Amino acid sequence: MIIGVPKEIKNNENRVALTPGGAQELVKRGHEVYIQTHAGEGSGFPDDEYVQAGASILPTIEAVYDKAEMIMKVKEPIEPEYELIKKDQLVFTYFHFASYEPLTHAMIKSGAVCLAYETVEKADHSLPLLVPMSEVAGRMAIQEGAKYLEKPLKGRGILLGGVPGVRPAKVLILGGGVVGTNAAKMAAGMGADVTIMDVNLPRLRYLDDVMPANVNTFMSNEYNIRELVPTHDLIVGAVLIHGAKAPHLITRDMLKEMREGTVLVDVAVDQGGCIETCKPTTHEDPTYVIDGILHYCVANMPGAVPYTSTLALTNATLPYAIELANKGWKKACKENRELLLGLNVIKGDVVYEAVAEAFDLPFVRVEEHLI
Ligand SMILES: NC(=O)C1=CN([C@@H]2O[C@H](COP(=O)(O)OP(=O)(O)OC[C@H]3O[C@@H](n4cnc5c(N)ncnc54)[C@H](O)[C@@H]3O)[C@@H](O)[C@H]2O)C=CC1
Ligand SMILES: CC(=O)C(=O)O
Ligand SMILES: [Mg+2]
Repeated sequence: MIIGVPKEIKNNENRVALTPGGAQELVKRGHEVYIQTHAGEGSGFPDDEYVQAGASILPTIEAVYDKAEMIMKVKEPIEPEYELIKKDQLVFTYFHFASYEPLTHAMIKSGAVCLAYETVEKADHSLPLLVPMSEVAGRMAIQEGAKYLEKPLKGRGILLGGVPGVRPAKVLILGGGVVGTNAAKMAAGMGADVTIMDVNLPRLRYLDDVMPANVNTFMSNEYNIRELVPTHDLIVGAVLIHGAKAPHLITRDMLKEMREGTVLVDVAVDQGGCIETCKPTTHEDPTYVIDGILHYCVANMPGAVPYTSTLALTNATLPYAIELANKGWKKACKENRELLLGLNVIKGDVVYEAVAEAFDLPFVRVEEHLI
């Protein structure tokens, strides 16, 4: 198969979808790999390392899209990329369709096959291609949150861990999945007073078992969230309903109950955000203030730490990319249900139910495209 890896063009997105080592694994199996020039530089991989691995370098993004049967990317295509995607081309990347209707319509119009990293799903319901970036974003949520709690950055001016004789900050984490667990570990390690909320009671039991003593768990419902928000300094949004738009757990009116300078980090922004006042921001301009409450809603948090993120992401994606390249998307998806669940849009049809529901679009069963 001919595989193309374009350079990411989203604001401050420094990740790349394939390392030289990954390119070598594909080339070894008889595939052709084309990398856009400088695509890997932000992650520490110059063009010549790809050439040594057996890949070829192309000078422009257009050349990569023109040539490739499978495009491997990191972030969802943004507007200038829509027109580059060809009919029948396989696009393997994050899409987060349910949060952005124009992207959904553009991909329907393209006639491409859109296989979304974030909905590839194992039998135990875990999301193997989201996990590594959720680990990064969960850990970063505390790093960023701690920074924006500083007064010069418009936060409350409270040190996460406190000091002897002064109480630590209080951190509330909505959602105890991968992002939530990683955020809790970091916050707890820094000495904060941490509460994790989730609707999944077995998950809360598990977290209660494995977390240190400065982490407590609490059932997530509107009543309980309202009770906690006025006393917390840093609130992390980390909920997910697979493939769907995130529910609004923090509503606009709750902001008035919070103390000025409270910091909200809505990691779930890529699925629309679980804070009603969340709107996507960039690493260049990551925050805004509403009613005295600081919001941080960067949709590609791991893009800021590409040396870690590119390796973590490609460790997870490569085995699936090899299977897609070896078998073609149809056979690979027929034989591997994890990949099948990644299919969101195929040749003009929405085949992922939560995406169809989000925009009231016709839903077509994926099996109809596998015949
Ligand atoms: N902004 C960014 O750069 C990044 C964003 N993300 C996003 O972070 C979000 C969370 O991802 P993961 O932790 O991997 O998902 P996950 O599936 O591991 O965890 C989500 C948790 O939310 C819980 N949940 C669902 N409804 C809830 C409710 N009403 N109240 C409380 N908890 C609820 C679930 O029970 C589950 O434990 C996703 O939207 C993901 O796409 C992930 C990586 C990077
Ligand atoms: C998952 C995601 O949105 C990211 O890694 O940017
Ligand atoms: Mg994102």
